[in-house]
Amino acid sequence: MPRTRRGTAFSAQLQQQLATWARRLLNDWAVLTWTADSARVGPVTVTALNWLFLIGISAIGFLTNGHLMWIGVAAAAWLVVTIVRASIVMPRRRNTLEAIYSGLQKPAGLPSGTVSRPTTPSKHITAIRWSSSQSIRAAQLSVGASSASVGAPMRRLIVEKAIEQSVPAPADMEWVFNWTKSSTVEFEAVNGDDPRVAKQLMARKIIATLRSLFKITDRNAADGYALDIAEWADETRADGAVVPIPTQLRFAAGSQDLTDPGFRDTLERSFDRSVSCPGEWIYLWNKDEQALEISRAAKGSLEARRKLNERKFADEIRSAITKPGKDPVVAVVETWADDESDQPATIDVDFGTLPLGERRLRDKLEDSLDTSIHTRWPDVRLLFDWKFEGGSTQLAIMSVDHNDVRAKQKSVEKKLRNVVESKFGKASTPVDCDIIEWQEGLSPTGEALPQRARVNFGSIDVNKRETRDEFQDHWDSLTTNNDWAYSWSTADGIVTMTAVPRLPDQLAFPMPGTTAFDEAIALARKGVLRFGPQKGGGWLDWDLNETPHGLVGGKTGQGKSVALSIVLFYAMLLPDVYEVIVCDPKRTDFTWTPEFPSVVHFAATDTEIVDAVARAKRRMDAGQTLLNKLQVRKLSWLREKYASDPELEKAHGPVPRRLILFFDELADFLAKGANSDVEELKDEARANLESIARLGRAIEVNIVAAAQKPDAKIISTQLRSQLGFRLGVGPLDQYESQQILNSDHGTRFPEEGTPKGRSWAYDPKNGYRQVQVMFLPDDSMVCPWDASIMLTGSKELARDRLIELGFAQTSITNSDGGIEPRWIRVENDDAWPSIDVPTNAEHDSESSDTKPELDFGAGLGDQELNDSDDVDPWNQ
Ligand SMILES: Nc1ncnc2c1ncn2[C@@H]1O[C@H](COP(=O)(O)OP(=O)(O)OP(=O)(O)O)[C@@H](O)[C@H]1O
Repeated sequence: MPRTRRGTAFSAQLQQQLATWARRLLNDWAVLTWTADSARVGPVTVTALNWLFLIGISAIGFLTNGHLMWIGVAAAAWLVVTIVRASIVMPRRRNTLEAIYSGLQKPAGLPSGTVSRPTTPSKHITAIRWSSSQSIRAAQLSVGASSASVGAPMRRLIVEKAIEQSVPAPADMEWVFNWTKSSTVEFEAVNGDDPRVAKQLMARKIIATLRSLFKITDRNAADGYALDIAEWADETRADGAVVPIPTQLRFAAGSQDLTDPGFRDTLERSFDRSVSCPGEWIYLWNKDEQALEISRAAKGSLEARRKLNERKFADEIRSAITKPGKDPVVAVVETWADDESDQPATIDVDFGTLPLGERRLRDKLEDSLDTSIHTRWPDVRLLFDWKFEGGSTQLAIMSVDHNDVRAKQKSVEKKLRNVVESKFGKASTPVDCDIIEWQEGLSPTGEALPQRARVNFGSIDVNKRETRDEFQDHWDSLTTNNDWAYSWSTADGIVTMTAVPRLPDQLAFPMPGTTAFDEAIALARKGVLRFGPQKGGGWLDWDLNETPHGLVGGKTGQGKSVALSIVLFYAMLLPDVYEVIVCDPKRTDFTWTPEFPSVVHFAATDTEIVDAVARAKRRMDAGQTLLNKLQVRKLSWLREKYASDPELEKAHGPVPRRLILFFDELADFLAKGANSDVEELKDEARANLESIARLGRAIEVNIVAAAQKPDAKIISTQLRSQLGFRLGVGPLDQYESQQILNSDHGTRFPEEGTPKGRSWAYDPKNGYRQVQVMFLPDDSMVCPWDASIMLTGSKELARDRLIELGFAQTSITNSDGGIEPRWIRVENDDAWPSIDVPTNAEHDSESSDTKPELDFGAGLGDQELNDSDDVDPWNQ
């Protein structure tokens, strides 16, 4: 019967449902009553009370054994209460769980249920501790296994946030999470002041910071990133609260490139800003393990100070750059001064592609770093080593003590560079100054001494001699320990200076037997007069072949006579090469000269001098005639011609010797006097002098004039302009310097302290040069600056030489009745044409010491002298 069958089916279904309901109720009752009723009565949970009740009632039953009915009633009542309680609480809990599950399903990657396969939240949310009928105190969530990234350390925050939202924490409590495995998180509600809450907050901040700095997204969160905070320490905040702050943490950095210093620097700075802490974060980039290890150093600790100094240094470098480039500037302290120091010893700076080739930019940067290091460590200096390779700019900085020789070198280089730049550099054209090499040792004042330096003038034109001269003068004044030899490359605008020994304050003329002596005499034989060493190295030589006439001037007592004596000395020593006509209007310094055969004429009075000049002019004319006759332009060429054709010499006579018209106090003679007759004669002499000055070079007639003040009004322009060689002896005033040197060079010597014999020389070819004229006294004497040395006078040296040449000394009585020595040739050798030495009778009664004019045949040819001497070191 269908009705009955349907009824049966219904009742069967009902029974089944009832049975399920009863089972569930029983299960709920058992679970809640005996394990999970966390509601409290006073301090005790209901579950505990139930157990107590069970134990209590069993004990009473056992002990009383007679009140069974009362016990049964109490047990039944308790049973009813607990069953009712279970039937209310447990479904509520199930609902809560359902709600939580659906909230967590997505973020925690939990399976979503279907009608046929409903979800079982209790499988995923386990170990639940309920705080009341429907509020959870603690539980454990197993996240979905389907997606590995769900529980990835850098993504856990999402799950935690979802739990916080889906599972309301009991009032005034916070969730703390504990990931026991990457798929399981335990969460527990704790009071807000529980230290775990603060730790969790801190950890989340660090994670958030690292996520943003490493650009970690939910998508790549599982790519090997992980944070492990290994150690915490409690710190008291300014407001008195004690908070836990990590002291050690380790961050596994996935596949991030940890070698990029720019990235590291940016990260460190950002982390410092985002995650503040007492003390300093110290970063250790463990490239081998792809990890960033961060530890916390206490405020003021060595590590913290080092970090701050490094940072400060880097900041200073950055702020010193006017135009930053696209790459970050990274400064890393490679080493520290010592184990205990926070003073950087070596710092590597990477400017990336920032172009800092321009000296000024680098100087500015160096200066600002110097200043800042000096403020902090006054005794420390920085050395900079720039490298420009492959388009990138690197700088290695080293800090050294201010006494370190490199520090001293640097300060000298800087000083020189600044001085040169400020004097010669213009805004648009920087002048570069580099020290290429240093001398060993320091100056007496402890300064480093450059050996070689180079200045690049950039676009400044150094073709003008005055510009170069000005620079040299300036550079010379910057250093006192040595002098400088200048090598100019004017086309490139570069000068290289090499340190040379200082010009000595005095130097005796070398003695015979020395190479220096032989060299000087050999030069004199060629018409080159050596005065002494010149500043910057080498010798100051007056080449009469280049610059035939000259003027020597200077204040009295500074060494003018000594300089002139040197000229005379060469002539005395080489009677075969030189003839001298001496004009000495003052009759002071050169009255001794007629003794020597080279001096063919000595004149003192105006008329004598007029004659002497006329004689020189005649000599020149005769020479000119000879040249004309033989169709050559110079005596030197005539010598060559004779050498190739000796017959010519026999026909025309020997080549005349070089004639020096030696004129002391030229201005005194030329100055106009009152006697008109004499003035007429002097006019003739003036004309002759000008003529010799103009034409003397080819015929080797040279004027060597001296004057204290060669006034331009007295010495005619024609004559002056031909006196090409100038020697200004000693300090001069502006006027004297202009008259003697045509420049202010003479004024550059200080009035006090200039050594005797120190002079400026000028010739058109070499410009201005400073020289220390060698000291050669006329008579032998004790060396003025070294009493242990005896200096042989020029007269004695010349006499010895004459004896060697076969001359003998005799004497004459001069016009004043005095006895004067003279020299005559004693040998009567054909190879030595006779030299007529004037006898007393021949001597001009007026006083002029004129020796008869000799035709050229009377001269001593080079050849003859060579033949006569066995060994003659001067014949070269
Ligand atoms: N080249 C020199 N080196 C060292 N000392 C020198 C030199 N020249 C001169 N003296 C010293 O200076 C003194 C004066 O020198 P000198 O007689 O040459 O000067 P002067 O300028 O010619 O003076 P005056 O015009 O009065 O003759 C010399 O006696 C000597 O002691």
